[in-house]
Amino acid sequence: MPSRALPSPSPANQPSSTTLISPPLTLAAVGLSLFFTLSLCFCKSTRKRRSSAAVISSSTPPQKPPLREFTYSSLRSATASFSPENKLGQGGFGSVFRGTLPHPSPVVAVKVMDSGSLQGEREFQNELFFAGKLDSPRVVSVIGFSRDRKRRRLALVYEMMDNGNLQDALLHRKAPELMEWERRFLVAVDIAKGIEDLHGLDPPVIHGDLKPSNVLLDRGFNAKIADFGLARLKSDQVAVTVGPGSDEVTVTEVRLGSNDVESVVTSASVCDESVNFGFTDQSPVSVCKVVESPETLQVPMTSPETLQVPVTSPETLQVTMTSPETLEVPMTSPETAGSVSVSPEMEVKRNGKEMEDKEGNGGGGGGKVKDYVTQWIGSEVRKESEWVAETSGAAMKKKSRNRLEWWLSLDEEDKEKKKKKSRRMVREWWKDEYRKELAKRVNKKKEKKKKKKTLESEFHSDDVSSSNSITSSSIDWWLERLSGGEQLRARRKTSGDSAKSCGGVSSTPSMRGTMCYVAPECCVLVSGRRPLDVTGPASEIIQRANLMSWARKLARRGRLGDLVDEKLQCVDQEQAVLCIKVALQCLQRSPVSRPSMKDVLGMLTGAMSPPELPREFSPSPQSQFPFKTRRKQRR
Ligand SMILES: Nc1ncnc2c1ncn2[C@@H]1O[C@H](COP(=O)(O)OP(=O)(O)OP(=O)(O)O)[C@@H](O)[C@H]1O
Repeated sequence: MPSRALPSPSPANQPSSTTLISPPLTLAAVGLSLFFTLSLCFCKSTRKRRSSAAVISSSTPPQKPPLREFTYSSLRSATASFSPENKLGQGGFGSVFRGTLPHPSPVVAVKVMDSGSLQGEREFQNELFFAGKLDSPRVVSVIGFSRDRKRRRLALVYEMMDNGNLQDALLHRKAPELMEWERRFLVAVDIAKGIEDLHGLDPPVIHGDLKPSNVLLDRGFNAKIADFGLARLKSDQVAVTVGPGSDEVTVTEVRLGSNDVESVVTSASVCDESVNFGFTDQSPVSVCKVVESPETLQVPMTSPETLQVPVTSPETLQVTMTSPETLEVPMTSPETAGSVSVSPEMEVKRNGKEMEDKEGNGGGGGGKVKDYVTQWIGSEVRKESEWVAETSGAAMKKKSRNRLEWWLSLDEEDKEKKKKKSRRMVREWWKDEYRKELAKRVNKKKEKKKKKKTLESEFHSDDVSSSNSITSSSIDWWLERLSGGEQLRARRKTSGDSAKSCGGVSSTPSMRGTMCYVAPECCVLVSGRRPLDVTGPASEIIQRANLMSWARKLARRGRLGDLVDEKLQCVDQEQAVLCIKVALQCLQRSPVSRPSMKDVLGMLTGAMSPPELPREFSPSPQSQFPFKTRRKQRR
């Protein structure tokens, strides 16, 4: 009798074993396995979906809460009618007040732009533009804005930074919290991170006005970068257009050497024509970025003696000035001409800031130049369209007919008198303008020379003898520049402004573009001194007045540690010297030798090896004389 085969553990025997399992069990097993396979597939697919969603969400920028528009009266009541007790500070183009709003952001800082200031308006638009672009924890965020067309008032609402600006905290208030080295070092790192964030954007954002008073400290003394009124997008050639009449801000980037024109629409959907206060149909931002250099705006001015103006009668005198772009500024009489900002060239030159803006952005269409000039001349002059309408066809004919009739109605004596009077007036007016222009040019030249001399002697002076040559007048000049004295005086004259809080006066217009403006922040932080400081014993003033010169001298003597603020507690000498070295790296004369912000951050945080002292600051700089090299070679 054949014995019953035992089920073997080997897989080969499994088929025989399955034959022993009943059909319902088989069905259940198949169902179970199917269920597992399906659920496995489902899990995999959802995981895939989730990861792709993560990729998408990481590639799309995080959504910023939209900017809020406040009514001017709500801001007025939030700041107790902009009361002086609520004043936090005074900037170049407006005052900043503490405000209390209803939920969700109860305490805010409200910056009210000076009314009627074109530059203030431009900064307002720039701030709004960048507010839509920037979303960094190291940038002071803009909560909203207000624009009151009737009162010509613009205001920006920022998050409140309880500990004010770094300059006040370091130099005036001497915040005890910043007397600890660790906190001060963290401020330096915060600033570097903030700038790195800006430079890391695409296209990179250039702040253009970085200084201790534009670094604000929150309740926990975390530093954030503020004031983007002068900020720019970096690219080969950029035109930023805040479209009037549209609610979008368009950035048109034109890459040099290619025909590509990229248009990016940002999320700052806040600007419309009402922001422009009826200056022109071009926003100041767009205009300043695309017009040609001021040199191309030169209006040919002939001397008054040789000036030929066709005169019919003083009432109907028309002076037509022709710029290379055929700019035409209509004037009805010499009296009006006197009151109008006549020559676009003069008006452009009046404000160095505008010139700088334009210089930085060459190229552009000729048509825009006309807009730019019209904008500058502003509401004083009728719009081009009106002018065209008035001067066209029937209107012109009617005008000249009236004029002719009036002229014919005069008797000969009257005619002669009127002619003489008008000639005299025109001649005088032109003489006056000519003299003014000449004087302006001479003054400008003088100032340029003086500035160059002072900069050379003070900034490049490395040995004691040359530093002794810092005269009191040059120090005065520096102080004047640093404190923005000229601007302040001018502002006081016009608006009767009070001085800025804690003695800090906006230094932007005077400091921008000067050598000292490169990157003294790190040295200011470590030393607790202003870039130019004439306090302390007289013997030290000459040595230490110019922080950068002093740092340079100390570096050459190998005594950088002397620069560290004596009042600082628990100083990590190594870290302090590292900060100074990084600052000196940033202050090298050649821009290409200066490190990128990424490198600066790397050096400060230890992610990169610490920097060497730049050659120009080394204790024994190599001689530049060829004969010495030859002598060395012979030896
Ligand atoms: N969000 C804020 N929180 C607290 N204080 C602020 C805030 N914004 C500005 N301030 C204070 O108001 C002052 C003036 O600021 P503002 O940005 O108008 O001028 P500035 O940067 O000093 O000068 P400029 O306009 O010439 O750059 C600042 O120095 C700061 O003390």
